[in-house]
This record gives sequence, structure tokens and C-alpha cells, in this order.
Amino acid sequence: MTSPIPLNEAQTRLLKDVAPLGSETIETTAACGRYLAEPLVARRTQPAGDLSSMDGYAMRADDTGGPWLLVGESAAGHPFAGTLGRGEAVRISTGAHVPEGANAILLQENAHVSEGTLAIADPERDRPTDRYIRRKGFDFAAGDMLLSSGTRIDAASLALAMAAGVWQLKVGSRPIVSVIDSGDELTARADPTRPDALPASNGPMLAAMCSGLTARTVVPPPVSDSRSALREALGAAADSDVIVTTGGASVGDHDHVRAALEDWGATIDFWRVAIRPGKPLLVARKGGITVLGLPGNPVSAFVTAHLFLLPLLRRMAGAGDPLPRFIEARLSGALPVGGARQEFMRGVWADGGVAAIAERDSSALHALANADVLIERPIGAPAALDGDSVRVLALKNGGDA
Ligand SMILES: Nc1nc2c(c(=O)[nH]1)N[C@H]1C(S)=C(S)[C@@H](COP(=O)(O)OP(=O)(O)OC[C@H]3O[C@@H](n4cnc5c(N)ncnc54)[C@H](O)[C@@H]3O)O[C@H]1N2
Ligand code: MOO
Repeated sequence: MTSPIPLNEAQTRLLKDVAPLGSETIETTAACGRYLAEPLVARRTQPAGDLSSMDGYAMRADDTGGPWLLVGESAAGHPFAGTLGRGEAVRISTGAHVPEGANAILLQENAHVSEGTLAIADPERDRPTDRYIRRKGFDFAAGDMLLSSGTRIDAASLALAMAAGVWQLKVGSRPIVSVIDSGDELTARADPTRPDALPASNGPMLAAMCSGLTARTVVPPPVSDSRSALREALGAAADSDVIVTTGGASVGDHDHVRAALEDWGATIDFWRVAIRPGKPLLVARKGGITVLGLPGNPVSAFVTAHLFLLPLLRRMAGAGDPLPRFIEARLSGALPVGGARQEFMRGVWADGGVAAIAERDSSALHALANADVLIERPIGAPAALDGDSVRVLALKNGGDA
């Protein structure tokens, strides 16, 4: 049996020959979570003209002493039509166009108005200023390249595209994923008449992880621990871009995934990665289909999905940067020396840093559900002390997407 390969080598091999699936043009409002298949180029200039950023009064820059005659109003959506002369001012609201000739704003709070005449309430302290003018095109101009191909559309970039006048976006196609739970002990729902049975939780968990990437996911009922049943389930999932199996990936008498994949005509790329949890991870290919054989233990399945399945789906969906990003955090508490596998411990935000959850069993879903982060422990790392810097992968607050 060959030795487990390092994580970075395994991720490189997984993604090496995987190209984005294709693209489609969709409404911008429906594009959240998708990846741009071409750069976003502005079709309009923002702001379209010089706008006031405050409610107040506009006047000429060479005429900031006052008093002024109020000659009209510029409201958002209703610009003042004329040109301002000396001794004249207009009422102006936030977001309204600064009239022709005007180049200074007096804040409403600093103004005194009486019978159509405007004056500075405290001339010793306040003066009209151009600080409250947002210049035409300061955010972006028509023709500017705003986001590069491969960028994930989130709420802010969706708003940017709308503001840039781009109603439709060319985005990467959504991958189709089939998730096969395998094991004789598994049932689709808890069955009180079978104390030996276990609800299949991996399939729904993995489907939920994929949904954050807008993949289309199919989860058939659990498959029994038999080579032929697995072979049949693989065949039934052949119209997928990715097939995920969970369970049966290890060395036990009932672990049939590798044999079933070979029966089906798939080629095993690699099996076993030097990570904890998740060592028995397997990658195989058949035609354009990538098969990820994830371990059955729920935490192992979750961690390997985070490290392999989600990057694979991001790449297929057109992401420029598919791998999860580590961030540095301060450790609250101490950790023992690292082992022979790169470890991903469940952790929580605590005392301004991260603390490892004591329960490290790879079946412990309760601890996983409480985790905010995965704390990375490199192979053979020296013991870590309270306050040391560690690398973490964020799980909560959008870290999964
Ligand atoms: N002698 C050895 N035994 C094991 C090794 C090893 O190297 N030598 N590796 C261990 C590691 S590490 C892991 S992880 C597991 C992985 O095992 P399998 O992928 O073959 O998974 P199963 O044996 O089928 O199941 C393990 C565990 O997970 C439960 N399970 C399975 N599927 C689901 C599901 N869909 N939903 C919820 N829970 C599931 C299953 O009931 C088992 O309890 O192997 C170690 N053994
Ligand atoms: O994947 Mo296994 O969890 O390393 O126990």
C-alpha cells in the first residue's frame, strides 16, 4: 500500500486537469454565488455628475461669504436647471446634482435662512466647502474594468454590477453533483425499529455545503455495502460532473468503493492523504466525471469536503481562486506536538483568538456543529503555547462559500 500523499500535492492533482464547465448569461439579480466568466466592465459612470454628499445649500466656490439669494432647489432625481451666479444659492439634498457654476456646499446645520435669504449661522466657525461634493466618476467610469473573470458574485459585487448598468452577467455553469451515502447501517431517516441503524447524515450535509456554491445536488437513498450496489449507484449518477461517495473508503472487509469504481471503468488517481481527519480520501476519474471518495466518519467527510469537494466545485464553476484561504489567529490555550498527518482541529473563537475543542473524534458531529474554525496543525509541529499564532480556516460567517 502506498503512503498517504501531502495535502497540497493532493489538491494540486485534484484540480490539475479540471477546467471550468462552461458559461451562461443570466440576470445579474440572480447571480449571487456564481463566478464571472468574463470581466465586469462598467456601462455607465458613477456618479454620473458631481453630487452633494450632504443636505445643505450649493453656491459658487468664489462666493463663499454670503449672504445669498435662494433661487431654487436641486433634489435627487430633480436637478436644478439653471446656472448659479454670484450672490445666488440653491437648496440641495444628499445625492442631488451640484448645479452648473456651483462648487461649494454649506451644511444645513450651519445655515440660517430668512425670507428667501441664506446666511452662514456662525461665519467665524463655518464656511461652504467642496469637501461635500462627490466628483463625477470618482467610483468608476464607463469602460472601466471593475471585476476580473473568476470573481465570485456576492451582494456587494452584485450591487456594483447593477450600479454599472450591467443587467446580465456571463457566469460559469453550475456543476451537477451526486452524493452517494454507502453503508448497510444507514437509513434515510431515523428508524426506531432498528437500533443498529444510523440516519445517513453525510449526504444532506454535503448537499448543504454544495448549495453554498449553487451546485445542483442529487442525494439518492443510501446504498448498501456491496460492490455491485455501489457499481450500480455510480452508473445511475453518470450524468453528474462530480460524484461523491461517503463511507467504504478505508481498508475494512466492507469497504468496496475502490473495487466498485474499477468495475465501473474509472481510473483511481490517488487514494489516502496525510491529513487528520480524512486520510482515506480517494480521487478517481471517468471521462469528464471526477469521483471523490470521502471517508464515512461525518467529521472526516466534512473536512475533506471543505479541502477537496468545494475547491473542485469552485474550479468547475469558474472560480479564479478555488482553494480555501487560511487566516492567522492567536491561539487561546496550548496544543500538543503535531502528529504524522496535517491535522484540522475543530475550534471556536474565544478570548480574542481561537481555542481548540477538546473532542477530536472524527465521528463527533456535536463538536463539529459548534465549531467556528478548523485549526491547522502542521505535520510534526512543536507544541503550541497560549498566544502562539496558528493558521485557521473560517467555517462560520461565510467561510464555507
Ligand atoms: N484498520 C484500519 N481501520 C481504519 C483506518 C485505517 O487506516 N486502518 N482508517 C480509519 C479512518 S482514518 C477513517 S476516517 C475511517 C473511514 O472509513 P470508511 O470511509 O471506510 O467509512 P465507513 O467504515 O463506511 O464508516 C465510518 C463511520 O462513519 C459512519 N458513516 C458512514 N457513512 C455515513 C453517512 N452517510 N452518514 C453518517 N455516518 C456515516 C459509519 O457508520 C461509521 O461509523 O476508517 C477508519 N478505519
Ligand atoms: O479520516 Mo479518519 O477521521 O482520519 O479517523
